[in-house]
Amino acid sequence: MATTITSTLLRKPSLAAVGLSLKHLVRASTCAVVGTAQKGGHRCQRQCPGCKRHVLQKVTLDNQRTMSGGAFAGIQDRDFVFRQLIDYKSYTYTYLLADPVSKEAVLIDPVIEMVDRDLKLCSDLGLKVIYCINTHMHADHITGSGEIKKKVSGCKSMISQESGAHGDIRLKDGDKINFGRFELEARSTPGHTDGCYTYVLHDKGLVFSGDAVLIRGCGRTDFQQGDAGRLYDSVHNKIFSLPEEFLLFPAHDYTGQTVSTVGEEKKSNPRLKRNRDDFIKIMGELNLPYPKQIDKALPANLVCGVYDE
Ligand SMILES: N[C@@H](CCC(=O)N[C@@H](CSS)C(=O)NCC(=O)O)C(=O)O
Repeated sequence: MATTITSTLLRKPSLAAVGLSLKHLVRASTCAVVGTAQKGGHRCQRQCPGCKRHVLQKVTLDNQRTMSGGAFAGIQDRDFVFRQLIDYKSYTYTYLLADPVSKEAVLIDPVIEMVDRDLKLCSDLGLKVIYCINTHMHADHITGSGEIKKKVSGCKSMISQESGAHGDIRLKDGDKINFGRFELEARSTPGHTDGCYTYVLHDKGLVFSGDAVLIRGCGRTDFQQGDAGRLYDSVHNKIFSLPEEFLLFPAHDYTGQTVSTVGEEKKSNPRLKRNRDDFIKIMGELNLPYPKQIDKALPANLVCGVYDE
């Protein structure tokens, strides 16, 4: 049975404590992300339910490049804190999500070499990391979860039970992870590995897809119990079934992109928009080299990144 995981620090402040709504900002930026580029710009097709202003706003091609081509960094207001952080060695994205009222924060997919950067940012923002949440047992870098646990008292690591890896909390499909006033839903999305999970912040329309869906790509399926048919089913049943305007944040990008949407990937992902048989064929012909750090990453990530060689 799915459980709801709540920190002992959790407080439930009044909803009146919110300032500028993130929904408003997300929908406004989604408009620019998914709008159809036309020479000289175009008029937005989407309407922000909060302000309605951007309906008639002209989005230039340059603006659009900025929105979809690498400019996403985060959102920070009185309601919600969100940062996208990158590790340039493995091109891994780490996500910081926090409730600025309760100060509770979570890090999704921290990288061991970047732990000091991540914790300094949390300290600067007055946030306390209560959970390090892994989308799966990564093969290309060592998780920062173990190091963060050593440095932040009370912080717990999370990974799916299907991953077979150690974690203070081993998640099951449908589990809910609470931080402050927010809740992430854990969705099992196997295929790249058995234990891959996608996390959904329904309230804000944010999807953290790990390696299941990458921007215009997807996780490889040639090792770690990879199974292309299973990945196709996971993505179509558990991610592409989400609202099309939900922003999609992957665990990696190798092309300089930072964010997509569910609708954009359904329409334009060159692998996943195909039928299941074509997808399996494409995945069988990728012939990618093995990740450079795989031999040290896998044994370390089995034990939360605190492996003594
Ligand atoms: N060159 C990188 C590894 C690149 C790679 O294989 N990425 C994985 C996700 S990390 S296991 C993947 O699934 N890629 C899919 C693709 O289409 O690129 C390194 O040496 O670390």
